Amino acid sequence: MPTTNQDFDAEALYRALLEQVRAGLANVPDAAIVGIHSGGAWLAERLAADLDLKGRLGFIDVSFYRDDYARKGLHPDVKPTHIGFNVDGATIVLVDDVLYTGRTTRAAINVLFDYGRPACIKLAALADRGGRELPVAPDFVGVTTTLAGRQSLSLARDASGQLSLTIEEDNADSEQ
Ligand SMILES: O=P(O)(O)OC[C@H]1O[C@H](OP(=O)(O)OP(=O)(O)O)[C@H](O)[C@@H]1O
Ligand SMILES: O=c1cc[nH]c(=O)[nH]1
Repeated sequence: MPTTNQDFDAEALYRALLEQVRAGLANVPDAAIVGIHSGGAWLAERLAADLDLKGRLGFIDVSFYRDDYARKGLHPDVKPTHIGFNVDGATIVLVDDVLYTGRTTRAAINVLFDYGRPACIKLAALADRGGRELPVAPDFVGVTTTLAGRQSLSLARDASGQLSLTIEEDNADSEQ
């Protein structure tokens, strides 16, 4: 799948996101970071390290909570959900790489409420590409952009932990 030359500087977006989250959590008691597998988990790991919240870090796989679960079945690569802190009363920054329809966010919030009653959930996304189908909005965002329906944003992480965010073109309809 080819990428365009309009790709983003994911490391710069991460730094912008980090400073927003840092400011948003200033003087907040019981703060915690939870990432949505896979890209959101990579970002959450880095945020927790940079914000000294490694003991308050969790991960969510939304596979069982997706609204298309019954139709599509289970993704073969289900990862563990792990929330090792007390969710009751916590201010949780929920982290995803790309925000699109908002359906993944909805599913992740459902997961969190299975673990307790947070004081507050805030949403952080590296990229918001618009196209919302649910009333969901980020509190912290690296970049807001508009993509065509045939395009998608893809976050990758190399062996050194370096992030890259690329625009991919779905050429399925033109390849005939
Ligand atoms: O707002 P939404 O429309 O729900 O889209 C956002 C989600 O889509 C991607 O995950 P995807 O389901 O493609 O799985 P992946 O993380 O394995 O790429 C992305 O990582 C977000 O979690
Ligand atoms: O472009 C998109 C849309 C949803 N999820 C992604 O990871 N990329």
